[in-house]
Amino acid sequence: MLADEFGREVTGVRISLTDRCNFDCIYCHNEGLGDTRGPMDPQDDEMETDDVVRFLEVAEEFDINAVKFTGGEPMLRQDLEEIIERTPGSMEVSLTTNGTFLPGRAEDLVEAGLDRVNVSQDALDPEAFAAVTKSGAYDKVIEGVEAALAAGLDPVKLNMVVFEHTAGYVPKMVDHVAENEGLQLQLIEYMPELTGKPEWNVDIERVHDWLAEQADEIEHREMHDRKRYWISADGSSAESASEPSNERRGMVEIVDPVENPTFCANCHRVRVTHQGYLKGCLNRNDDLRPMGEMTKPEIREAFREVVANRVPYYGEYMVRNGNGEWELNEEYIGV
Ligand SMILES: Nc1nc2c(ncn2[C@@H]2O[C@H](COP(=O)(O)OP(=O)(O)OP(=O)(O)O)[C@@H](O)[C@H]2O)c(=O)[nH]1
Ligand SMILES: C[S@@+](CC[C@H](N)C(=O)[O-])C[C@H]1O[C@@H](n2cnc3c(N)ncnc32)[C@H](O)[C@@H]1O
Ligand code: SF4
Ligand code: SF4
Repeated sequence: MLADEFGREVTGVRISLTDRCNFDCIYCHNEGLGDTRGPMDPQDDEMETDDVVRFLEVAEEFDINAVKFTGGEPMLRQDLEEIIERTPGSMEVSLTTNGTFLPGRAEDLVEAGLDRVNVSQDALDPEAFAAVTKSGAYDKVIEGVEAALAAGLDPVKLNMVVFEHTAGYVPKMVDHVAENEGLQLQLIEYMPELTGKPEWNVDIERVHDWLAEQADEIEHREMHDRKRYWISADGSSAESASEPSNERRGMVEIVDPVENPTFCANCHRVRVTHQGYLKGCLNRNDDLRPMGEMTKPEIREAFREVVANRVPYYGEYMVRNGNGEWELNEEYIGV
């Protein structure tokens, strides 16, 4: 297993399969290079099926035990089932999707080897959902979540970005997952630097505080040191829950990477963009290794180099200047 000089072992890979999408979410960063969102038709800059598989076979040699497929909308790739089928069996396979294409395909994905799915669902009513996703199809997403549960995927995590447009819906979403078997909620801190709209920001600490009041148990997940709050469906809080109850409980996890050195210190994944560029950090594009026509030995070498150059983004790569603003730490410029 490879580790960087900060002692962070790399155990997972996160692969963007396309930057195309059928939605147009107002906050979207698209996980690619910049914000160029392509049309729906297949694009020739995307990795071929064989490229993805070749990379995964090399990753397996380095004991990578988990792969996350994302995008853009990864289910626009018609070869997703084949990619999953050809993913080394030692890896946990998960998918992050807007859910619209799960009806009719969820079972095939499970059969191919999909272990887990996260579905983006920012609200519980069609109007609020449309305000965020613009071209989004609310009914299809709800059907998609149901199709995932019916196909045996458990848990199905609902992803909700917490920002001005959605913050008011958090309590309703928390009740929703507490009441419904198989669902979990992932509240994602809004990343304003990716949209240029800092005015939409919501202080994620207030959400932590509110959840801590509701929760009857709080855990820390190893990945990114994320906090997980367990909340009873009956709404009982830590103070009122004097005895363990048999009520259903929902799990709410907070993903709060922004300006969070603890999150980066527990980051164990490298990334691959849809064009097949290997990189060590979501927020850095100065360490890109285009894998394009690389042979396996070349990919091995690129993998080693990217891991060796990994730097926790918040806290090391980015530092506060005298005015309290984040800027590049000169020590790391050019790594
Ligand atoms: N900055 C940063 N953001 C991340 C990282 N990993 C995930 N995120 C963000 O977290 C959000 C949720 O990611 P998902 O793809 O649903 O999955 P995940 O939470 O990473 O993984 P699981 O919980 O294991 O399914 C997305 O908005 C990602 O951009 C990371 O390493 N760094
Ligand atoms: C880019 S999408 C790709 C996968 C798929 N299309 C989906 O929406 O789930 C992955 C995740 O990034 C989140 N995301 C996009 N832009 C964001 C932003 N500005 N701040 C925080 N999270 C964001 C989305 O909500 C989604 O959960
Ligand atoms: S569905 Fe995902 S990729 Fe598409 S616009 Fe929304 S967040 Fe971005
Ligand atoms: S910002 Fe970079 S280093 Fe920090 S958690 Fe995300 S990918 Fe890892």
